[in-house]
Amino acid sequence: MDSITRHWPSYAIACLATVALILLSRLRRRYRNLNSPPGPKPWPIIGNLNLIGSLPHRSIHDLSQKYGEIMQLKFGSFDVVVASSVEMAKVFLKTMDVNFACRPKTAAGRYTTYNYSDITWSPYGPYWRQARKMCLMELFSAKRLESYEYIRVEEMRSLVRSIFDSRGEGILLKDLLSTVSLNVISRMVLGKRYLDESDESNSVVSPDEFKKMLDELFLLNGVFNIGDSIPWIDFMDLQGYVKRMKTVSKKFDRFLEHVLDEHNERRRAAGENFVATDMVDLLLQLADDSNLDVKLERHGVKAFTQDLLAGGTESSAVTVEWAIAELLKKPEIFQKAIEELDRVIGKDRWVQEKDMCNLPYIEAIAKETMRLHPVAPMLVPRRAREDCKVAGYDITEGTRVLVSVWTIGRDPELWDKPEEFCPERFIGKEIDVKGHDFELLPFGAGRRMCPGYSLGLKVIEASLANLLHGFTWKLPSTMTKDDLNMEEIFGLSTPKKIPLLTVAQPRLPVEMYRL
Ligand code: HEM
Repeated sequence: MDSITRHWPSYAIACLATVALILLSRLRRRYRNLNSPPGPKPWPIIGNLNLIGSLPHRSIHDLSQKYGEIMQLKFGSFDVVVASSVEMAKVFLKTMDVNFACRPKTAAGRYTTYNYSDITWSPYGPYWRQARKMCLMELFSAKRLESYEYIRVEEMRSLVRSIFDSRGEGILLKDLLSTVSLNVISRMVLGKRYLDESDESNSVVSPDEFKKMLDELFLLNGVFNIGDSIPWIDFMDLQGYVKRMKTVSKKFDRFLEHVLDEHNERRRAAGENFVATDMVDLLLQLADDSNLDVKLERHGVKAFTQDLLAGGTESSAVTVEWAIAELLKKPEIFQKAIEELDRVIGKDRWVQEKDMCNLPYIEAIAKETMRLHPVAPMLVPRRAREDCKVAGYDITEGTRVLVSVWTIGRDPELWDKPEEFCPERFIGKEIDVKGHDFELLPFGAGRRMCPGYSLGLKVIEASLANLLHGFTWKLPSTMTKDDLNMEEIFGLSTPKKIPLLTVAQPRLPVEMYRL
C-alpha cells in the first residue's frame, strides 16, 4: 500500500500512458486496416492477462481450443501470437523462421544473463550467430560429445551406486537425477565436478545451494513477470521477481568469477603447453581470439557458461522424473521395457549409449514423455523482427510469438487418445525429436532450436534405460498409483509440482552394482 501511495503520480502517468498506447495501437490498426488473428477482446492496461492462470500453458491451450491454431492475445501492451498446430509451427519455425528468430526483451534476460549476453536471450544478430557457430563447431560437435562419453558413463555408474545404496528406501528421484546431469555438465563445461564438497577448493557454493540456484534461475526465466508486459509498472516489481532475479544472478556471478579465475590461473601456469580440456577453456580461448567477428567479453564467457550449466542440468532430470512417474501409473509398460532390456542387453552388463538404436521401446518411452511433458511447453518466446503476413493475418513487428508444443502434443487430429501415456504409438514410426517432425518438438526447431539437444537426448535415454535395466520401481507402501500427483509447476522448465518419491529394488545380479 505504502509503495502505491508513494508512487501514485508515476502510477497515474503509467496508466494514462498505457491507455494512450492501446488507443494509439487500435487507431494504427484501424488506419492500416490490419487483419489480426482471432483472439479474446483485451481489457485496457492488462490486455488478456486476466485469462492467464498459474499454469500459463494450460490457460493458453484452453484459449486456443476456442480461437484456433493461430490466435492473438494481448499481454499488457504487447501483442502475443500463439501457434498451436503443426502447420502454424512450421510457418513460424521453418518457412518464416528468420523473421521470428529474435527473442523479446525481458527482465530475466536483462538481470540474469548479463544484459542478454547469453545464447538464449541474446537478440538475433552477429553476436548470437557467432555463439551458435561456437556451439556447432566447438562445444557440441559430435567429436567433442564423443570425447566426453567417459564422463557420462562414470556419472551413470555413480547414479546406479547411490540408488543401490538406498534400495528399499524412499528416494527423491529428481534429486539424484539432477546430481547426475549437474556432474556430467560441470565436468564437461567446467572441467571437474566443482560442486564436490569433498574438494576444499570448491567451497564457493554447496551442491544443494547450487541446485536451488538453478531451480530459481529456471523458474525466473519462465515466469510471467507483469513488468515485461506492462513496462510502465516495471519499477514497482509487484511480484518481487526482479528482486529475486538480481539476487540469484549475484550468487551465480560469485561462482562464475571463481571458475574463470581458476581457469585463467591454470592457463597462465601452463603457458605455451596449455591444452583446452573443458568448455570454459574453449570459451576463454575464443575470448582471446582477435579474429572473432564480435569480441567475446568476460561477461559473455560467464553468460555462456551459465547457459550451458542451466540448460544441461534441469531439463534432462525433469524429463526422466516424468517418465518414471508415468510408468508407475502404468506398470505394464515397465514389463515391456524390461523384456526389451533383458533381450537386447542381458543381465550381465549396463546399457551403453550405442545400444540405444537397438532399444526402440525405451526410445519410445522417452518420446512419449516428451510429447506429454515437454520441458518448455511453449518453447522460449520469439519476437517478430518485421511486419509480415501469416495465414492471411497481419503480424506486426515486435509481436511476441509462442509455439504451444504442449497443445500440438495433445492434438486429437495427430494422436489417438492423446491424454493417454502410450509409447507404442511411436513404434515403427519415423518421428524424431530433432526438429524435423513438427508434431513432436521438445527441443524446438529452426535457427533457435536447442543447441544442446543431442547431449540432452543422450543423458535422458541413457539414464532412463539404466534406471529401468537396473531396478524395479514402486511407490512407497503408503501410496497407490491413484495417489500419485501429476500436476506441474510452470517456469522455463515444467517439473512435477510434488517431487516423485519412489522405492527401487535391484533387478540384476548383486556383483553388477560393484562399480
Ligand atoms: C534435456 C533436454 C533439453 C530440452 C528438452 C531442451 C529444450 C530446449 C528448448 C525447447 C529450447 C528453445 C528452442 C526454441 O526457442 O525454439 C532450448 C534452447 C536452448 N537450449 Fe536446450 N534443452 C535441453 C538440453 C539442453 C542442453 C544439454 C543444453 C546445453 C548444455 C541446452 C542449451 C540450450 C540453449 C543455450 C538454448 C538457447 C538457444 C538459442 O536461443 O539460440 N539445452 N532448449
